[in-house]
Amino acid sequence: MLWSRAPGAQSDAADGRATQTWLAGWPALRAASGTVVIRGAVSSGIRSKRSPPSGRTEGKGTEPSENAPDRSAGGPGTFAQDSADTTGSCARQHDVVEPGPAGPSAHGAPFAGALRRGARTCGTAGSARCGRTACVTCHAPGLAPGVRGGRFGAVGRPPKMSEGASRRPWDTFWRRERLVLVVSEEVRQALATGRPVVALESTIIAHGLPRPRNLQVALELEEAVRDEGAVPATTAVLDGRPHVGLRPAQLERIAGEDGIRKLGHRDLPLAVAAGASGATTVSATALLAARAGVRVFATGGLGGVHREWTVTQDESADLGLLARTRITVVCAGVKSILDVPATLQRLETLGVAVAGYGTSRFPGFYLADSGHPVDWTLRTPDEVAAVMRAQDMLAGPNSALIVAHPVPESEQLDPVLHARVLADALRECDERGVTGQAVTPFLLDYLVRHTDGASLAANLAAVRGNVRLAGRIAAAWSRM
Ligand SMILES: O=c1[nH]cc([C@@H]2O[C@H](COP(=O)(O)O)[C@@H](O)[C@H]2O)c(=O)[nH]1
Ligand SMILES: [Mn+2]
Repeated sequence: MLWSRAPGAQSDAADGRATQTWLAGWPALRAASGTVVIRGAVSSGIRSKRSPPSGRTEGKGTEPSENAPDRSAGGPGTFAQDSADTTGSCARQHDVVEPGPAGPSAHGAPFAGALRRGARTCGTAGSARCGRTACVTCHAPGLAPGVRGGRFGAVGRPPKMSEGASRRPWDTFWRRERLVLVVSEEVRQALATGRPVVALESTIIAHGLPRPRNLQVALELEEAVRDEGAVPATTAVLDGRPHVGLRPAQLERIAGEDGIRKLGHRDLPLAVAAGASGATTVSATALLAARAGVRVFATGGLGGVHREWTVTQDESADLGLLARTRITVVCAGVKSILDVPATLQRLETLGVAVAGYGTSRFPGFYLADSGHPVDWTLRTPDEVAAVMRAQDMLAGPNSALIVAHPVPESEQLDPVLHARVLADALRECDERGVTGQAVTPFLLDYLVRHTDGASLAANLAAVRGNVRLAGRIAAAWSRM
């Protein structure tokens, strides 16, 4: 069984170095046909349970620019080597990998190059005030500035895989540099020029809203971000390739295709290796967005601690990921189907900053007020941006900032109806034995069906408001 990766291979053929952008750090071969064959993963038989057979050639031949490394912007997977004007720009010194001859090198490596340490000034525009820039080369989460490249221990060809311990430096090199992320042209341009970008998740589209309304909503949310002068970056995995920024046809796939999985961050490597397609939850979106250099993210309601946690231990992976990802999430609190006070407690334990936006009450997703207070209130996008800057300046753990933005009271779900239908939904969920990833979509769907769509209206009102606010926060951040 071979897995073909035709879209990537197309651009690989056009530019030997383009392969760097998204081939993961595993042994890869490029067949003469231009098809990328993944070894190792193939023999291990990783397959997606629900996704259609891989090899689908979505956007075939139309994406070379998305796959090509952005050498001018310090984009993902870049070995940026242009001599950018560094005035008012990031002055960090990067290692440079000089590309070898185009085409695959020995040992299946798609590229052989030589490392020159500190040979290039970053030069990303607007990055002079480091710590709040879109420069992923300098500021990829999890990488201390300047660390990039510091672990390289070898120059020259990658050693043979059989060379055991001596291959480690190149191993590290591969893992670090072969990012699998596909950042859309529009998003990359925006990041490179310091324009505001808002990440949007796709689980709400694929699994949180009924069809065909979901596609309409996906497009509408992107439009709302644009109305605020920001660029939307909807995130999803298509045929094993994580995307930050989707074209309309790709959004359509997420909204309408059968077999689109729900991917938390732990599922990403599995989906990538299996060539699967899936919608990203808050945790997976936050991870990918941050990797791409996107700092602001909007969703409906976060996942959290489920009721009956003592029995099921069901706590969304959103919380743990937000504890170690530097991103600002605008949300209407956590979904009210959850144990809200337990979730707030968990966020405190994990050290995730939470602030109400224009309110001292923690919002309740469908409801403007969950019945629980928040310790901090922010009132303007500039105030939010100031907190983001303070986070960076303090240089504590790479945790998120949750901006809890309530649905307007006039658009919330009737609290009495909410309480009644939610109780029924939880009972039904229990009786049917729904567990794991299926719980949240089940409950959301139950509420839509048993409130005559009123929960959907409240959900949409909340998401819309969040997306708009996120656009304004991203704009304030880009002015910082
Ligand atoms: O308005 C919504 N917000 C958020 C979600 C999704 O629900 C996920 C949580 O799922 P779980 O509880 O299985 O972690 C969130 O990460 C998010 O993707 C949704 O469907 N609808
Ligand atoms: Mn769960």
